[in-house]
Amino acid sequence: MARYELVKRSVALITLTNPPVNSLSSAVRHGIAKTMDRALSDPKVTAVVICGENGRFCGGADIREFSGPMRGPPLLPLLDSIEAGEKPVVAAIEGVALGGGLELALVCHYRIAHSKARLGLPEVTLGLLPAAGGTQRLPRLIGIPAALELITTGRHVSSQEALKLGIVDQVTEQNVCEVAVEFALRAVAKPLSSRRLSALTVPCPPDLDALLEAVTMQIQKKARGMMAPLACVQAVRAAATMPYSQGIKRESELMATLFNSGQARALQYCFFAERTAGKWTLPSGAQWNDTKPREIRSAAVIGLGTMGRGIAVSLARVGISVIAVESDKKLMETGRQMVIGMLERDAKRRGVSASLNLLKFTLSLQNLKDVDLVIEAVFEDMALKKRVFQELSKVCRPTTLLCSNTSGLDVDALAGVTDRPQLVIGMHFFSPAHVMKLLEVVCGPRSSSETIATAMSLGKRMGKVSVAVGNCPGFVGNRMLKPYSDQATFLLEEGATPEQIDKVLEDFGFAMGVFRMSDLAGLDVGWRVRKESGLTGPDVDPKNPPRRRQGRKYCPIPDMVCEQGRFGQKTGRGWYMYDKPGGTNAKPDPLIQNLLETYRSRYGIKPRNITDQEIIERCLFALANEGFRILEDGIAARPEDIDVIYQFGYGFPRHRGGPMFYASMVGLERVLERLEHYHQAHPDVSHLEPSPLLKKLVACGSPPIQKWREHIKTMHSHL
Ligand SMILES: CCCCCCCCCCCCC[C@H](O)CC(=O)SCCNC(=O)CCNC(=O)[C@H](O)C(C)(C)COP(=O)(O)OP(=O)(O)OC[C@H]1O[C@@H](n2cnc3c(N)ncnc32)[C@H](O)[C@@H]1OP(=O)(O)O
Repeated sequence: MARYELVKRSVALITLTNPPVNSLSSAVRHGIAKTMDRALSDPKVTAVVICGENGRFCGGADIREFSGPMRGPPLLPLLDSIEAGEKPVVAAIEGVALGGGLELALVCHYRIAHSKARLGLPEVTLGLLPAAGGTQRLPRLIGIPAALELITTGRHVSSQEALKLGIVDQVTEQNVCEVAVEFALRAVAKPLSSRRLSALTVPCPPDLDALLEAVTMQIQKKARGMMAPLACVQAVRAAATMPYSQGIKRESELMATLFNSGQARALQYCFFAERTAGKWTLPSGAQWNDTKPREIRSAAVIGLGTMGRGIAVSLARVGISVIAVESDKKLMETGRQMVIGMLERDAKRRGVSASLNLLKFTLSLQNLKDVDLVIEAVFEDMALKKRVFQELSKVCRPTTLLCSNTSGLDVDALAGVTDRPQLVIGMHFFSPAHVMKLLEVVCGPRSSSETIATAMSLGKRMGKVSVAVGNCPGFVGNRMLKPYSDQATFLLEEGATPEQIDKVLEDFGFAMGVFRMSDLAGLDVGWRVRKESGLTGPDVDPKNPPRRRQGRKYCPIPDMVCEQGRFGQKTGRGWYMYDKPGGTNAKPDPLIQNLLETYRSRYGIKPRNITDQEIIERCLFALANEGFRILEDGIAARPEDIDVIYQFGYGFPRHRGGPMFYASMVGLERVLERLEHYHQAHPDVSHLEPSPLLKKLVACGSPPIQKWREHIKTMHSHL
């Protein structure tokens, strides 16, 4: 796991060999210990260069090892011994030096980086801190403020920025190992004491307390409820105020607290879940790694509303030429201005030039004859979408892929009106589409594996986290949203307020509670869907709306709010009140309080005190319960897919892992017991009835989440 060569007769070249990222597994640590001993004890060797195989220095500790017993040589003393050695050691950094990889580079006496390399201490994103001396050495090298920023955010820096900060000694465009070997030969006669970072004193800013306080406040605002960033601050404080020997002890203590925390487990689960999500498989056996995606050079976007504009920007900025279609001239001109403005701002932020030459705007579908792929983003209306797909089917060449940005309509029904159902697929973007990272790729029963592979690969190219899901109303994300928001509105009937429910969900870690989120999205959207599905409409008595519809319990409060013209932020009123239409500062509204009180008294509901625990359990267990049904129905292939969708599309706190991981952490038995309890109290709410899969998993002894798949019947798979 570490190869040893003698080069230029006196330089030991140690190559880490653990592809794909040369992580510091126990075998690699063993290899480093052995090869370093050999280099230090061989009198022919005057200097050492450490590099990584396959163009990657090192991606850090092997995260998979964190879930088992620690074996092999511990990293910290191994790294200390490299720094203490009497021969100069040079790190030749290519690709990445991340986490333990950068910590390894920091104990080398010199660091040479390739111009395309990236460096960083991303442990905080895994719920940890850099515990192989990183929190103590980096501040000694680049000062407290810069180190604090890098360690608490986990941000990667380019080699150019690393050079400016003083993390590396040289950046090269040439073969980094060869440059490092020459560098090492020149370093042989030079003293090493000033190159041992642990021996340096930290350049401590005079306003240390104020700086740490400011960073702590920032963290509490941005990373609410997260332990690791705060522990990072404490570790850096130790670097500033203690000698290395004590600082390193503090670093280990803080790491020990984080290491076994639920947050670290959740964040590490998220790391792998995100990577698992791209690995789709179909019942036919076709899968992500044996189906070649088509190359997409040109695309069309139909409809330049909020979604269409964001999609056009996402395509153009990765070099795909885009023809954007609108139905009338005025809308097209507005869309053109908006898209150009968005692309220009995006390019400015990224320091590149805007690819405006890739954009064309038209009023006619006839101009789409030659595009490789079309993304339809018209109004969420099945009849309209069908008309568009029929037209596309006539106009586009027979090989063009036809995609719909529907948020929940039947993709197979759209496929059915075309001449190429195998080339039809859903691409459900989230608003704003050029910002949000999630893409649900909705596979219809007739979507071909090549079509799925192409949509998934296009998503990746646009920088999205793409998850393949099956075709059912609402797909995964929006289907699960219903039981979650239904519970929130039932809780309003029973005595809660929007602000109480939102506070509990936000304290749990959600970016926004369910009511603030609905105000942002627009309450009229759901209202329209409810009207279209016949749940509400002119036949309903507005004074005395029934609380059962279509055979189920129904809460008419959201409709009553909409009937007052309160559509959320855009109208300045919704579940909350805002300073003005479009305002974002939500304040509790006495009129909503009044509406709730009147409603309760009209139906003889005696409001009761609702605890935070009940809010969490009713909303989140109902959410996870629908997730179990989705797994059972084969709409999502794995719990990881659901969790990735909820983190990236619905603001579920990453340090809780996602609804399915959260359920596994609470304990499936407990989730089942609480759902049974709530279902008994509300027998007319089917979403609270525990799903058969949940019951089955509990009956099987609640296996770990990675094993759930073995218990899911695959015969229902829609993927
Ligand atoms: C009482 C108890 C006390 C206990 C105390 C315990 C103390 C333990 C001592 C620890 C010492 C601390 C050491 C250190 O500070 C900790 C760390 O280093 S944590 C790791 C930090 N590193 C990272 O976070 C980097 C993670 N990786 C990436 O960001 C990316 O993978 C990449 C390197 C930028 C490459 O990106 P891509 O090219 O896109 O490739 P992929 O992301 O798809 O990855 C490919 C493949 O590799 C797997 N992988 C990547 N990194 C790691 C890793 N560090 N460990 C294991 N596996 C890794 C990844 O999962 C992919 O595989 P796949 O999932 O597809 O099978």
